Amino acid sequence: MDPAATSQISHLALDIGGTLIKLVYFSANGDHCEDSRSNEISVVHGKLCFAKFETKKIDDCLEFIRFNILHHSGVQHLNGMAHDKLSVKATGGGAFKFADLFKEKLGILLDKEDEMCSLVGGVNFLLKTVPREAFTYLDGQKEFVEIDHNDLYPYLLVNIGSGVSMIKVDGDGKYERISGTSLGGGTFLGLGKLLTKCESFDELLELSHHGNNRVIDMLVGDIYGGTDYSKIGLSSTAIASSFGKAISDGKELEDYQPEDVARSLLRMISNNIGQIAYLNALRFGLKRILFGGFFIRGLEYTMDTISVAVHFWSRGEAKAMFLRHEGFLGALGAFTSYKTQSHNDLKSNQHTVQRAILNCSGDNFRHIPVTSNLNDSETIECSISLV
Ligand SMILES: Nc1ncnc2c1ncn2[C@@H]1O[C@H](COP(=O)(O)OP(=O)(O)OP(=O)(O)O)[C@@H](O)[C@H]1O
Ligand SMILES: CC(C)(CO)[C@@H](O)C(=O)NCCC(=O)O
Repeated sequence: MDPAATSQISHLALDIGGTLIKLVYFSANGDHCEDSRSNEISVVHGKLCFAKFETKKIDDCLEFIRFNILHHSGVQHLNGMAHDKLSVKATGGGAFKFADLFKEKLGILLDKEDEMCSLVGGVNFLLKTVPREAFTYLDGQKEFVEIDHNDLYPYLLVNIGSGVSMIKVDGDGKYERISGTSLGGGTFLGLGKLLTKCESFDELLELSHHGNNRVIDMLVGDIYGGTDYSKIGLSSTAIASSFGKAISDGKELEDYQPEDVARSLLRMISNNIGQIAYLNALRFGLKRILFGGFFIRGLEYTMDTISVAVHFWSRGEAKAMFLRHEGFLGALGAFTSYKTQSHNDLKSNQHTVQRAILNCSGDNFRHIPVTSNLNDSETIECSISLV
């Protein structure tokens, strides 16, 4: 990004997770018009931009923010102790853990938003405002789902980050975290690094592309002499025991191809999450399960495995859905929370006009449709209104 263009940037929001830091900010494209219906509101056109960093490399993130002068895109606090400090919306555990670091290094306060609330806010924002955001993926077929705004709830949100949170969503701001599992994206990457010696998530994914899980997983057919166990609905190719062949193969870890190990691992984690998600959907009679979090990364094999698990266990009753901006749900939720502050709490910063209020969705604000840029899943074209 050209730092010279940063005068157009506003509303930085952060989601600082156990593995990744996600950033969302609004970048105005220079068009600025007065709203014909009110001379107090002007509408700024631009796009939402996204960036991510590894949490362990938080210094790179701080440098990115400093270099692009994003930290000046928050809002100024004029109340009491926070006098004259800029604050930026932040969610995730790191909003607590790194608050002092942001204050010390960038001179900004992190205005903390609850992590679950932000995830839900992010999904609702995407579903309500960005066309062709949600899709199903089964048997290699991707199908966009247009969700009727009047028929959005309830749904189960399964956020697969380092760990996994499962949240029943009943409305705007109406939700309950009903379950979770520590076997998530962090488990896949952590075990993957130990078992394959890979250096990164991308490398682990690349390995998994070329692997065959049947080399290590014990299949029903391995136990049943090549036949299905049809009486209980298990085909011979179903996995009876993930990594089960390693028990009796007489092999050491080095004797397995890292590709096959990576594939088994990806399958095991995705299957398990799909199954737990289904069981929780069943508990509450939820038919729609939305999967988010950076673990998914739009990867076909992951989505297919999750979809098959949900389809298999629910006998086709429940549907797994995915989101194009799956990794930025929390950050988007924190971003949209700028709008819920009262006008008086927000003061101008040097880059935007006075008292910015986001106008992407929400009951108290006029709705301006967002047109997503379909050629580039990273940015979302949108408008915000400044009052
Ligand atoms: N470039 C990457 N580097 C590291 N992990 C990645 C990367 N891309 C995808 N992942 C996967 O995404 C997971 C992190 O997802 P996400 O950012 O949604 O969670 P988080 O916010 O860091 O975790 P938590 O919410 O549990 O604190 C990692 O554990 C890993 O499985
Ligand atoms: C602890 C959080 C919420 C942090 O994002 C996440 O990593 C998680 O949901 N872990 C799973 C914890 C559990 O429910 O077992």
